[in-house]
Amino acid sequence: MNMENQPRLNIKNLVKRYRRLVAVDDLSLTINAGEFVGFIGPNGAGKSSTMGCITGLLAPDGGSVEVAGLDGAQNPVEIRRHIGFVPQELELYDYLTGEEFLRFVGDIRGVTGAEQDKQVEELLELCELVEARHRLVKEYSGGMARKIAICAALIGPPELLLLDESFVGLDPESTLRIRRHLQKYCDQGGAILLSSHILDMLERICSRVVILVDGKLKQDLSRAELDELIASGKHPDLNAIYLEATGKKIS
Ligand SMILES: Nc1ncnc2c1ncn2[C@@H]1O[C@H](COP(=O)(O)OP(=O)(O)OP(=O)(O)O)[C@@H](O)[C@H]1O
Repeated sequence: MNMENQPRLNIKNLVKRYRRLVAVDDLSLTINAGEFVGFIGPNGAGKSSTMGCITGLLAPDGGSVEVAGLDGAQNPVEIRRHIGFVPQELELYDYLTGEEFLRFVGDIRGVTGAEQDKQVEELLELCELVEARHRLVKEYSGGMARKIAICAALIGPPELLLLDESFVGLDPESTLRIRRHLQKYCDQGGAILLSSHILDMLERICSRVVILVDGKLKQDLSRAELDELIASGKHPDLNAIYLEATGKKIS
């Protein structure tokens, strides 16, 4: 089958355990090109563990992960070239400048020469890091570090973007600019799994919302289903849908 027709992400019956704790419990999820999926759930629901298993940074205890048709167990190194990942806890190359870091990731993804120059320029502008390009990443503020990590994830661009709480600490203007860029990336055939607790933002930007509770898929709502639920008046917004799905209450 042509790789273009493959789902960007295909997880089947994924299980991740930490000793006796089951963090991801028989999770199956498919994401196709063009989808911008909000991944929500309470603290400890298993979102980061799922992303860790997709990237291969964590070893699954069961099930399978495919990215753009590549099986994670059979292609543990190759699969990472197809994923842009911004983890919750950033791990950057502190001894590189912002620009060197982007070029390093470009080289790994096979984006070289004039194309690399063009992408690096565009991404530095997107994140307003042009002036800081020659500063060491370790000297960046928290928000700047997150923005350079987002730039690095976008180089290629890869077939799948995994963003784990990637808007935390970003100023409102950067948030808006990066949001628009991500929507364009999806419109042009990219696919995103974005974990976030900023539900009003997800309600606005996502084409689908997946709710995870105790490692299990609790709800999987398309944009149309989400709009219909909200329009019905039973649930005023995604917050209300989330509270019902997770059984949480705000007194
Ligand atoms: N390295 C680890 N060792 C032991 N338990 C872990 C480890 N990492 C995560 N866990 C546990 O696995 C469960 C899922 O954690 P995970 O970080 O995947 O949740 P999350 O949905 O990303 O949470 P949050 O919204 O707080 O980021 C939690 O109970 C957590 O304590």
